[in-house]
Amino acid sequence: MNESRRPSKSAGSRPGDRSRRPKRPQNPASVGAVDAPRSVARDVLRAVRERDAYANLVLPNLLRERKISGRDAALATELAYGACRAQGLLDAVIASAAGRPIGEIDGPLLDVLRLGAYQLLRTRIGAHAAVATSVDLVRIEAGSGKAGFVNAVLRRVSEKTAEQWVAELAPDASKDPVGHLAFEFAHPKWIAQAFADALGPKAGELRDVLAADDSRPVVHLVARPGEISADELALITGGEIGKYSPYAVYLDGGDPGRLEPVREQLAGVQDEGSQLVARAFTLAPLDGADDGRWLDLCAGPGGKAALVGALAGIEGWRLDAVEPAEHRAELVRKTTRELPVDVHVADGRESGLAPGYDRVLVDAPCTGLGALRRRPEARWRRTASDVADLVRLQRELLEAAIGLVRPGGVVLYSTCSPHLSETVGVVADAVRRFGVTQLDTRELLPGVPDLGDGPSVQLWPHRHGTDAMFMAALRKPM
Ligand SMILES: C[S@@+](CC[C@H](N)C(=O)[O-])C[C@H]1O[C@@H](n2cnc3c(N)ncnc32)[C@H](O)[C@@H]1O
Repeated sequence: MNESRRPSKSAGSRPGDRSRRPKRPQNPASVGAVDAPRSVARDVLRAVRERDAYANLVLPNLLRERKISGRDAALATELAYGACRAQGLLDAVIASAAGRPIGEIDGPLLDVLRLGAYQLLRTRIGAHAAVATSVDLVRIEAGSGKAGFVNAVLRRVSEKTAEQWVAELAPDASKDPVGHLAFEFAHPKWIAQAFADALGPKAGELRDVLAADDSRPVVHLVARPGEISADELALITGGEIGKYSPYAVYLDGGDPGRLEPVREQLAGVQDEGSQLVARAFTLAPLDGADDGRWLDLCAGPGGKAALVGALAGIEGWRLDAVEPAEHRAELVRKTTRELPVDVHVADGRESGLAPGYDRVLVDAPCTGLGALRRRPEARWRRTASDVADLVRLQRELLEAAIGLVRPGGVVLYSTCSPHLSETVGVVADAVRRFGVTQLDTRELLPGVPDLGDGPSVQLWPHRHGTDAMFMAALRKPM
């Protein structure tokens, strides 16, 4: 197909749409300057594909290096993260349009095809701009032949709307409703099934969860207690006060790392669900007095340790924080600088710490299925076979925590995954094996609606606007 032919369809324009700019020169050296946002997005997709990079670590560095800000940075972010999130759906459409399996398409071309298909199917960027800019990216790097292939495939993609592609390629909704929704909202089916299982009788909400999980998340800030209030933080940042955590502020966009309260560690970036976990940990009723011996057994990178440490500091107490990975322990040290937190580099299963803690937090390593909104590429990396090993580790960590807490003390077990094996399965095992009592965890989240039948709590993005955090408070018998 002749690469100079352009699709005529135009789906309107939006900020960042380059379709009305003069035709760019074809000098390779100038591409960064001409279409910087798309080349950044392409480079993020490439880093994710080639070296298993995390998109949310690569992108900010590229934006800084290439001095891209404002609307261009917003466009690069939307394209890079969006194409990562939607990868499964985009690949099915690209394979159909190309008439060959994805595995037979060169990696660098696939990156650009994903970027182009994302613009065509999931943004209001005009088809002409989406295709032309993709073709340019390939022509400059790989020559006209390959650019012609990309042009042909994207033109075919542009011939149907996203809804039409879903109708054509998704599993039949009447025979496989979960598979259909998973395809439509670009989730692997096993993850959609895990959400449906966790919703249980409310599985009818699956469409809403997947839709919420598939959209751009609001940035949540935490106002560090004793340093700044949520009111003050909202005033300084122009954000909105959070609904449920007394420390939460919502931001609509921008780079929170540039905000002064964040740079000065008066505030941090933390999902409101995680804030609620940290708060529930401090609120759980003990049998007997609280002497302020608190432990965070899985602390890295330190988000909850910072909030708990700030609350402990107000009472004059200290927090021990355990993390086995040295580089993550270093992050905990940085995040909790100037707070009464002692960091220990150790495996939580054999920490060597003396038992007798009043409270132990086990914010366990998990599949992270509840935080996929904030980790764009994660849903396509995780596999169902990851679950069993993680569950084993979670059980062992919970067992160690129960060994470290004093009789009458509380262990708060949490995951950023709603997968039943990682949540109620691990808790039921501990109740059976160690005789701990489950407290009604809903009471530790005052003012938060829709918490189900208890005693554990499962938060959801579509209900609470938070990550799908799970938590269960367990008291050790006296
Ligand atoms: C879900 S993250 C914790 C997040 C953290 N609480 C926060 O709010 O920032 C789980 C952490 O557990 C750590 N981890 C993995 N294996 C561990 C083990 N055997 N003992 C203790 N921590 C472990 C991981 O390195 C990771 O930093």
